[in-house]
Amino acid sequence: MSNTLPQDAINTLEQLQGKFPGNRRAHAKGEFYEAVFTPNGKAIPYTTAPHLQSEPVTATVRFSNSPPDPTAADFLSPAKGMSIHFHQPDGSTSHQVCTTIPMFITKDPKTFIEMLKILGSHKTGVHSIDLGLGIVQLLTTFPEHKKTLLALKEQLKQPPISYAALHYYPIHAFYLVNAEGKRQAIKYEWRPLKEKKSSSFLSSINLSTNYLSEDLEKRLDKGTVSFELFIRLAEDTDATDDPTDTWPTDRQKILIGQLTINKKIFPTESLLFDPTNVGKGIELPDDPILHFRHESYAVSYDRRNKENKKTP
Ligand code: HEM
Repeated sequence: MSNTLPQDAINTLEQLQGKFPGNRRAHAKGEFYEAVFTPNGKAIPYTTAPHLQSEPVTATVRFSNSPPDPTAADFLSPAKGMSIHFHQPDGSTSHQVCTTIPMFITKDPKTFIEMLKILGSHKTGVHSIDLGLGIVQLLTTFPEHKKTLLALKEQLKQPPISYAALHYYPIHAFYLVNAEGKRQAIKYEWRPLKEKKSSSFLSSINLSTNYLSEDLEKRLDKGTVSFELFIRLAEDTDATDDPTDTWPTDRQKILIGQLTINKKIFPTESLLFDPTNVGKGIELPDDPILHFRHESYAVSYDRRNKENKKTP
């Protein structure tokens, strides 16, 4: 029997907030930037991945809002995205697709679709969902996911000050594989280089619809925006197949490089950021959500490319 779950997920996303031809079925609103990733050599004992050695590589970065509506106001969406193509010397790319919430709401694709349907039943208008009420019902239906749902609710409270001030997480575990073939499970974390310890949130009053991209443009007019990349090393007891599990906070953390964003760009071809496209020196865990993302993103990519309006 063929697997229709990815189609089901995309149909549900389309029903949830309307269909926006030519756009991504999630994280539709976003802009692209040219960047350089400079590894510091600290990942070499763990991986042969070319972009994690000691030579800088160029990167294409996309910051995004999570809704499928490409016109949604920046201050309304709960999670922000940062997606990266690392350009390898051989012409291939290694991808990372991150959000600002460190864990996912379920480890099971079917449950994810059920959750989407519950959120969809709390529409307050054609293109607007009452996420607050939706989350209350999710908490009642899936009490085992309380921690993540409360983290999501927390993010809904106040809009962030800037894309440049947020932490980003690819969420899933990955295996780094070194020159001897030894595998080490890790999770990545991105941290803003110049992190302000003071309040990092704003009130939505007086914020423009596109204030996050406008803010980034202003910062890039004056200079660059940088993030540090860390890996956290798993211990034997840490699950590699469960994106709801963030692992204990005392895991060894290593700074492995820095991403510097230089300027906004306008790609002319349609780009796909696929979290399973990791390239040489990195392997995938047996994580059902991660593999389901690969299939679902392909369905979304196919649909948006077949539609009239093409977006990068
Ligand atoms: C069942 C799980 C998930 C489904 C079905 C799903 C679905 C989608 C879809 C359909 C897209 C648009 C793909 C395209 O047309 O290129 C997308 C994009 C995105 N998703 Fe997910 N997603 C899931 C989980 C996650 C998780 C766990 C994260 C957090 C790391 C995440 C972060 C993102 C980001 C950042 C984008 C924007 C990618 C870009 O910049 O092009 N998603 N998602």
